[in-house]
Amino acid sequence: CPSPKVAGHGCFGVRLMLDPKFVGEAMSVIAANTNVPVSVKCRIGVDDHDSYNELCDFIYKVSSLSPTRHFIIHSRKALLNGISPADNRRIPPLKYEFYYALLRDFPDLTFTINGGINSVVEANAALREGAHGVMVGRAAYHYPWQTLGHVDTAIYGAPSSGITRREILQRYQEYGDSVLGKDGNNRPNIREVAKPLLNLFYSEPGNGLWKRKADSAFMHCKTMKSFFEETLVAIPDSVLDAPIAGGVPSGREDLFANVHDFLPPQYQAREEEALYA
Ligand SMILES: Cc1cc2nc3c(=O)[nH]c(=O)nc-3n(C[C@H](O)[C@H](O)[C@H](O)COP(=O)(O)O)c2cc1C
Repeated sequence: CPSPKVAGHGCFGVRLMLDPKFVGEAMSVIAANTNVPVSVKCRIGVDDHDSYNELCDFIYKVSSLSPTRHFIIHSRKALLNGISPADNRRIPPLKYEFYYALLRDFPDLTFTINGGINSVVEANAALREGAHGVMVGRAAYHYPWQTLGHVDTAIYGAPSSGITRREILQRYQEYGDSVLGKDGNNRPNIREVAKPLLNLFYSEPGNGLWKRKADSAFMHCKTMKSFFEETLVAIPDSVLDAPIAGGVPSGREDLFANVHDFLPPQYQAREEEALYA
């Protein structure tokens, strides 16, 4: 995270990439205190520490010092010069060739690609070039129905489930009501539990009214059931009961075209780095 609130404090967020030894040691402690596999999400560099070799040194040290075997690579560097977090997700250019070079140079590790991948078409394009996995951030959040609705069929080859948003919300209601207030002090609250749903009707009739109703329902609703009773009247039945549209949405099929022609030179761990092995 490049946010000044986080990285600005000097020892959190993306600034940690400048101290791979510390990250390796921290990951070691984290891994020793959990039963699940641990992973690191990082950028490809920070400010002018943006060479492919420096990225490799980071991966090499962290994976040598800790059991971390999985890295999620947001394939642009971060700028710590005070630009907003949103600009930091837009301005530094994406360098997918660094990601694909990591697959070549660290064959024993797992890498998930992230950054600027906006549809299942583009996720499949990344997988075709050899990506181990794909993380989609903003597209999934801003257009969940359009982006995620096609994942099972287009990525995993499952038959279309024909599920509707009404059915999804019924299941979400059960889940939401089972977690509300569980952490104590009324947390998570309705707003926190319902937030991931707010873009579910993006570009559909009733979307604006549903969001306004949601804003006012956050003030007093105590259950997801009452939240939905109060807000879903904004959405026509034809929208609530429509299954995901058949065709896969468009995307840039050629997003990773020729990426393998532009890979940086192979990584050679320097002697100093080799000490970590
Ligand atoms: C509102 C928002 C909050 C985010 N918070 C985090 C976070 O806490 N940790 C993290 O690693 N990335 C965070 N990200 C970054 C995303 O995980 C992702 O790396 C980034 O958006 C690029 O992927 P995309 O182009 O698919 O969105 C956040 C992104 C957004 C838009």
